Amino acid sequence: MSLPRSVGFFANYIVKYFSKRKMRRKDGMAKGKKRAMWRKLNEQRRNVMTLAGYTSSIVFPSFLFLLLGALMTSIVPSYYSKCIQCVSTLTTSRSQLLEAMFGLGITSTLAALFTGLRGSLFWIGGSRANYNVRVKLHRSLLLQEAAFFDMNETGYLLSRLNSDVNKIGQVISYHVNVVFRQLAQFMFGSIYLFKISPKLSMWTFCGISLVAWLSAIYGDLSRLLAEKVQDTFADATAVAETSFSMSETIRAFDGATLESAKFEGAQNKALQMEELQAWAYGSHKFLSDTLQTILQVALLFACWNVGRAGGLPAGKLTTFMFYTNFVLESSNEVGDQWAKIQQAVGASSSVFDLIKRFPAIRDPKANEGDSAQRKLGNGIINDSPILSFSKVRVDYEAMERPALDNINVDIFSGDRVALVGRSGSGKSSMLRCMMRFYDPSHGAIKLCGQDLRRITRAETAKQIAVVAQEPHMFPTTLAENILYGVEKDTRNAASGTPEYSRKLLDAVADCLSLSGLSVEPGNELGLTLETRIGEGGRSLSGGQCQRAAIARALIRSPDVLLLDEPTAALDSESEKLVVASLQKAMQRIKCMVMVTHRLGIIRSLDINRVLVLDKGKIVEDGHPEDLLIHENGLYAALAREQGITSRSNETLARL
Ligand SMILES: Nc1ncnc2c1ncn2[C@@H]1O[C@H](COP(=O)(O)OP(=O)(O)OP(=O)(O)O)[C@@H](O)[C@H]1O
Repeated sequence: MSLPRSVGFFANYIVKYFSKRKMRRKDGMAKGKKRAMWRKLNEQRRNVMTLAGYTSSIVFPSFLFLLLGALMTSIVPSYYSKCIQCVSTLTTSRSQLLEAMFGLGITSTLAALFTGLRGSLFWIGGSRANYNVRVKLHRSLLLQEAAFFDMNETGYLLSRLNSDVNKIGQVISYHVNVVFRQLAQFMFGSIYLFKISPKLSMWTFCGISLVAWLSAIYGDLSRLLAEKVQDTFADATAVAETSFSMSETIRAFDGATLESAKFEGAQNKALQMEELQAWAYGSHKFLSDTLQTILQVALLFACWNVGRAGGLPAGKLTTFMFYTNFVLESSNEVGDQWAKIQQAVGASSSVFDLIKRFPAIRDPKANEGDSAQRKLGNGIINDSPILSFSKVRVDYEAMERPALDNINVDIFSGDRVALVGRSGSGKSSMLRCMMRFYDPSHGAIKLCGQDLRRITRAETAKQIAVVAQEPHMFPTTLAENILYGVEKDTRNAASGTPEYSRKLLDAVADCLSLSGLSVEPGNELGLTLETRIGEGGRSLSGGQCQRAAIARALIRSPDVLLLDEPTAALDSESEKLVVASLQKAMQRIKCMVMVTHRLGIIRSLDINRVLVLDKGKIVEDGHPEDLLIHENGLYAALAREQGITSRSNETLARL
């Protein structure tokens, strides 16, 4: 955008801002809004104290040195003017001059000492607040339910975690520090002014209120603009994050130009808002500086008048002018920093909201959880189901019809279940509900007789393990990946890396060998437990990654193994290897539930039960060979589409 257009855009924005402000006043909303603003500020103060851990141990010394520093700084001009008077009037004695210079030296040195201490303490306070807020926000985000991540893009959340949190620390270490310092200086300076001449001081404060009014308007405008800037930045970061995470697809479809244009569009919105901020700052600076100059000139004139009338001696008038400048500078700085605090309030409110957000899916309260765990720990009674769905209905916010509707099913020890159905029938939703990524809107899902909502996430993760279609691996060693979430033996204090016992490492090697990934010396792939498998497990092939994921599931000795299309992304050779490792794995677990489109795997894995889903309902439930006989059934139809027929038909065909 050219500069004249940028100015035009700003002028247009200002006209709109003032007309909205006028309307708000007419509607009598301004007062309510102001009250709301103070409430918000107060709430932010509480948030900073509690969530950012800005505690009295750091607040008290910071403000003590701030007050002492401001007091000393406000005494300096009186000694300074005394020195000037001594130097300019030749009648003063040497001792009077030395006394004034000594006073100036002492107050200036103390002011510098307290200012330094204040600066360091506010800086430390700001850094600690950043640290606390960032850690709490990260933890709170990780605890949110799956649906939260459906609605909030990763880039948006990263922007909150980085740039918004930075603003909070900056406010404490700099803006709050400056505002309070200047306020204190303003108060001490005002006392001096009133002491010298109450009448002239009244005139001075009339002028200052005008400057303060201007600053208040600028503060309000800044806050509105800052909220918009933060939102536009969060959107731009979300676009960038998506473009990085989809980089391969973008390259494959030659979408770099398109993605770059999207990012530029999002950045452009942010830039427009920033330019508005810049023009608003410039206009405010011009108006308030001009007003101050007019005020100073008017005061000089008033002082001249008072002096001519013999009201005040020349020395006092000089000191009065020094303090007028001092007070004016402080009030100006308060206005500037107040606007910045308002900006930060806008930016930080969403951060605190996110920290305080209660996840819709969370662990039960301690007493409920305990009882659930006790019962789970008792083990499974033979004829009771391990997993049971009763009248389960699942609704997604973005969907009009339920994804799962009135699901009633019990899964027992020894069951090897395949969930099949056409695309969108609800198979993955059933699996996700078993892991409690989503809660049913009606009905209940029980694990060993306990409602999943009454079992902690830690307990569920011990009982249920999952192997995803494309398992994600962390950029760490193979052993760390397999033992992820399993209790670590110790952590090396210096490097922070986990140190495992021989027993645990042997168990890992055993699970890996069972899943067909040997780490024995001289193995074909040259794998060891210490091999770093790179970001997303990139140094392993799809099949090897899948086998590592099976080992990761097995190390927990779960009761239930959930598989989400475990061979969908594999070639036939890798599929055979994964099927072989799953066969072995299933000997170690009580029951297995697998989502699959490929019906061939049902025979290779000796699946003994198939649940067929259609539009969120279970329409068939039985042994796969029995279902194949019902030629009009959905399962038989799906099997026919894949060239699979019932065993009896195959025998007949051979005869
Ligand atoms: N997070 C979500 N938000 C909104 N709707 C969703 C979400 N996940 C799934 N759905 C919708 O719920 C329905 C069931 O989806 P689900 O993924 O469970 O089906 P599926 O049988 O596993 O499909 P596929 O075989 O294609 O993976 C679909 O209509 C889908 O669009």
